[in-house]
Amino acid sequence: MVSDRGVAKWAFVEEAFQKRGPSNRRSLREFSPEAGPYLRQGDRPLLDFSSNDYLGLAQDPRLIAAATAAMRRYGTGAMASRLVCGSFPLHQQLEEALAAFSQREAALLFSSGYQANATLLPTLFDRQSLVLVDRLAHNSLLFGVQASKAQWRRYRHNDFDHLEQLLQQAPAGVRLGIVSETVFSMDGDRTDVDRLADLADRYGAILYLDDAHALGVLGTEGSGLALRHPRVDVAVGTFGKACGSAGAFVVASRSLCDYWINTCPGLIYTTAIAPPVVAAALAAVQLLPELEPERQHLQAIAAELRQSCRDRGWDCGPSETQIVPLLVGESEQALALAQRLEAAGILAIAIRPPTVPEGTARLRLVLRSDHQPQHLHQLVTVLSEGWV
Ligand SMILES: Cc1ncc(COP(=O)(O)O)c(C=O)c1O
Repeated sequence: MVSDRGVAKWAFVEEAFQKRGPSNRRSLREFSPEAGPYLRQGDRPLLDFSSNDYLGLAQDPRLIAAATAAMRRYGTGAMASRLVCGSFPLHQQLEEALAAFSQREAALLFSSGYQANATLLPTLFDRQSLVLVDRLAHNSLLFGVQASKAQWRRYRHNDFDHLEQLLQQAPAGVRLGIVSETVFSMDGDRTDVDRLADLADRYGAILYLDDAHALGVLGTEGSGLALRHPRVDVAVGTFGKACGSAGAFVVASRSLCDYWINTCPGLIYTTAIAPPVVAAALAAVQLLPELEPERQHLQAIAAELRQSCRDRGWDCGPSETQIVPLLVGESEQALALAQRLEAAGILAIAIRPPTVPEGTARLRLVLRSDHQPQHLHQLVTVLSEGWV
């Protein structure tokens, strides 16, 4: 409907769809978890190569028991912001466990990784800052940097020479930041945290790293690549991936955490995480050190998948972790391949622009510690038949 002012109120919605084109239009589908590495869609079990449940903890009886006990004790909701009356002993206990696990002075919980990045970064940078962000950093990091109103530039992915050039060009007196993921969510490669820390030290930059896809999977006791790194100023972890729960946290100095309790809107103006979710996350963090065999299996099976793909001439990009992209090119091709896999009982979701750069649509194959060689065989066999 067009108003008297000649404005079609909702035209922008249709325009957005048109701009995106049919092959990049998204819709929601429903899945439910099954035993083992399977998800159910309707009445069909699908072999899961798409969730981020790297260690299979989302269905773990120990997490379920912890969540159930917390729900009995504290109820289903935290009822208020942490700063009002929503801070329970359980939240405190998880923060203490996270600080100890990360060998840091302090930790703070957030409702999600997106919320943490989107609201922490604007407390660190302002108009007088210059923030350098890896070209492939997660949308939440970019969102936070943009919300800070800082000047920002993207450095070429993992290109530390380019990053240094940009640091050298920074005007005198600005506050500098370096922002990256440690394991890149869509490519499965890692950054070199030592190199970033060297540059941050040399140029006096704040180093902010998102360890979402490394936590639980890489590093000593599954502590990721940034959380325990003594020269990373601010490290974020999430519970929605290897920790089988939901929510996120930041680790840093005590004084920074105190600063955020007073300044970070994503902590102040939001209801605290629900007790069952906190308890599941706590159980996961307590379990992580003993999951070394699962981590080793995960890396071994990921290496096996990469090898099988590369032997067949398929492009897995720079993957070196449990995330193995299969680069296909155009969205239509990626969708067609995902559909073919699904028809054969395998779930491998196509990831398309704008989530990934144009021309790099892919299947993001995600390994889990309960995948066995026969699952890889099944995947590779169907891919061999379906991909010319
Ligand atoms: C690197 C990275 N950071 C943050 C997030 C967001 O975390 P959450 O799902 O807890 O909002 C994601 C994806 O979910 C991610 O891949």
